[in-house]
Amino acid sequence: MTDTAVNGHDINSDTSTVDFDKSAISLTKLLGPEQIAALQQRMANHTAAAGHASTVGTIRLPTDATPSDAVPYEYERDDDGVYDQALAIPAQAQPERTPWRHQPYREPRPDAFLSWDHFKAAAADTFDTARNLGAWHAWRLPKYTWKFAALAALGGWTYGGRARHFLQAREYGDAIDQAVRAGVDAEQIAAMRAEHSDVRKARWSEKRTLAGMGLAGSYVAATVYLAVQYGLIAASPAGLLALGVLHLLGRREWRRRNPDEVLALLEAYQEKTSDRVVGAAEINEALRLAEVIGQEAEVEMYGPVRAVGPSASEAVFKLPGKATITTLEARREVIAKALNVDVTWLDFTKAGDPGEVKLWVSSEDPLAVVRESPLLKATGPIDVWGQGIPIGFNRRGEIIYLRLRHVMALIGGMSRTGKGMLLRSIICGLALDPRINIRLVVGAKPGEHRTYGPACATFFGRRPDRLELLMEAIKAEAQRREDYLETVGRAKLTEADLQAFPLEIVIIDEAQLYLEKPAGGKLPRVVSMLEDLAGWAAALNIVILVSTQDPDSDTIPRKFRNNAGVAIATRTKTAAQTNAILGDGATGNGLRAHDIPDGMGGQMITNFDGAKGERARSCFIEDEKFDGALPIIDLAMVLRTAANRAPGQFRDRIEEFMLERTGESSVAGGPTGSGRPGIPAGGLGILGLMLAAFEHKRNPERMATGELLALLAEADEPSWGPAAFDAEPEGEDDQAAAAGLYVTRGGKALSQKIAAHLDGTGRSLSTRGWQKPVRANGYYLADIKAAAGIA
Ligand SMILES: Nc1ncnc2c1ncn2[C@@H]1O[C@H](COP(=O)(O)OP(=O)(O)OP(=O)(O)O)[C@@H](O)[C@H]1O
Repeated sequence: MTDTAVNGHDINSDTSTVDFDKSAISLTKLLGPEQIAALQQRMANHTAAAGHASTVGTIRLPTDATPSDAVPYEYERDDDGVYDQALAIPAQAQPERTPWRHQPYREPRPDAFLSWDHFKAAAADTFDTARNLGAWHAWRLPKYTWKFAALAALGGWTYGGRARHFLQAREYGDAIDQAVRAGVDAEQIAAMRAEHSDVRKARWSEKRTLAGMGLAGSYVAATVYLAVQYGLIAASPAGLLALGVLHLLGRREWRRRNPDEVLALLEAYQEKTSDRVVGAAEINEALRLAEVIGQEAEVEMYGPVRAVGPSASEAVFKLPGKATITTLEARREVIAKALNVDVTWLDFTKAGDPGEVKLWVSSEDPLAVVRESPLLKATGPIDVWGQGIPIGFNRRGEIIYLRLRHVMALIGGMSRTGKGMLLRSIICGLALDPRINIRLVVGAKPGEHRTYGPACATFFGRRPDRLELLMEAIKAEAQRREDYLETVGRAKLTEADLQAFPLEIVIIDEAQLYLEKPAGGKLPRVVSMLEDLAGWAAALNIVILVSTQDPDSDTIPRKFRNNAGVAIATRTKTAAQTNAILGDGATGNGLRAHDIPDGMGGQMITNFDGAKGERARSCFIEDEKFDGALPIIDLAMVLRTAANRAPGQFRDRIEEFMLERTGESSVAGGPTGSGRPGIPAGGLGILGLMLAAFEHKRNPERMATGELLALLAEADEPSWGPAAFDAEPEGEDDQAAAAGLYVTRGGKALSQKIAAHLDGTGRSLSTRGWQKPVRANGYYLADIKAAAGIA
């Protein structure tokens, strides 16, 4: 069976039902029928062309699930016969192998366009939102009605009063009243009254009065007619329209009478908007102050300054004369001062030739906001190779994607500055791409990472020896991959190779505990191994990510640093620490991680090869109130299980390598999932086969080598048969000689296999002889059990 056939299947296929009994962990044993049904439903959604999970909810394994419930890990039979667990595993637990055809990932399209299920789910969500909104406003309806009616009444009263005032020419009436009170003579007053009467008559017969009254009268008459003839409902649109007009008039009057309140509203609005809008005049002024342009000069604006986001604005312009974007960068501080913002709230990018610049400026710290990881909304696999993992957002609010291909990566910063949160996004993202094998090694506190365990091909903590072994295994794997490249005549593994050679990502967290030279001691061996691999493994789809606290040149191997195409610094203590992570000269280039303000967990500076280093903040996945990574890992497990890419489901040469030497497995965090390696259920290699053979014979005390070999051959196909050792009898007479040869050669191969399996464990197993009932040489059951550590 080839790796291709082993490593899962087409993960984009529309697999709506998954047999959870065939997963690495038998979910039917861990979950109740309802949870299984929900998981099946969720699978159906997820494995359709693009998933939609929100309506189904999240599956959580019961906390009392014990590892003993799990189906034993299954290992593939090795071509050169390294070991095989076929005997130790019930036949029905063998996962069905489906060839995994590579499917390039595509940008997700709106779910609802892709399947009827998603359309229904999206429609249900929209309906829920509309219903809730409706209920909220219905509850407030009396208030709205009252406000509407009050303003309509105010409109009617005010404008009705004004019409009356006009038609009655009340200004004349008022003037006459004043004249009477002032004792003006009667003749004059009589003349005023006559004029008042003329004006009043003239106003009543004015065209606009007649038109207005005619219009209003017919409107009212028509409405009343409708109401009388067809009922109130038929007349209500006309009534509402009239009330609406009165309402608008009322609002106008209210604003006129409450100038202070209107002003306050206006001010509040301006406060929200005015800060963010930097006009062309301010930009020119700032550039003059910074002497980027002459005192009389002006930049040529390409369009108006635009507001982008809640507190930022952006302008594109051409600098006059010799000034270029480099001149702007050099005067960044003065420009920031002139615009009254922090230097980090300002950004220049090239918009064409070096004189054409896009200026972005924010009126508040754009990284002060906490943004949740987009991974929390993931409903299907993500494309780590092509698009990368969304790990954070930059000052413009754009998502930063981390692509871990053909690179080594380094993360460093002080304690409690957000390295763990950043790793959270990275590991969750990696878990969601089934083409990746995650190997997580933790220097301290493996418990913190336990959630990720199920998705990790390897996960262990605090074991320097095992890390060395892992490095050796990775090196062996790298050599195997290099041999392949040599055979096919290529220099690099690519995305198309991922099915045969999954992307191996080794993450070493709290690496200082593994890499630091002890006082007066020697540099740990793992340092040189790391440096060696960093030099040549990246092209072989092997990535090593080191995360370290308080980094300096002692904790970060120099050669590793030089090969790290991805470097991310959270807050550091000193410029030296910043340079130790981001590379020499980083500080000089404005990448000042030691200037990141305290108390802003997750703020970081990213320095990726081929991109401008920039300030950003990692995405947030809740870590204190509850474990926000859990649903992501649940989803990842569903995806991986369906693709036969969950840890334990596929042949893993790296874990095999470590198991051979230690007898312990750290697949998915070891048998307990806690990051503590242990003897895996069914992971006893050749000893497991021997025990099964004894079991087959109802556990005799001992068994002669010849008999044992025959049983192994029976159970484990021809690799243990006489033919494998050139010991088949050629004729009747040759029987005894051939049997002797079989025992000698086969016995030797068996003891070599046992030695290889126990190498490094401190345990051993050898044959013993006995005389009765016949002279023979073989193995004692108790010895095998002791060697397997299960005595
Ligand atoms: N991007 C972020 N947004 C909001 N809060 C964050 C962010 N990143 C980290 N934090 C908060 O900052 C605190 C410290 O983060 P974290 O545990 O990741 O730091 P650390 O560098 O891994 O610490 P240590 O080295 O001691 O393990 C946490 O409480 C976390 O909730």
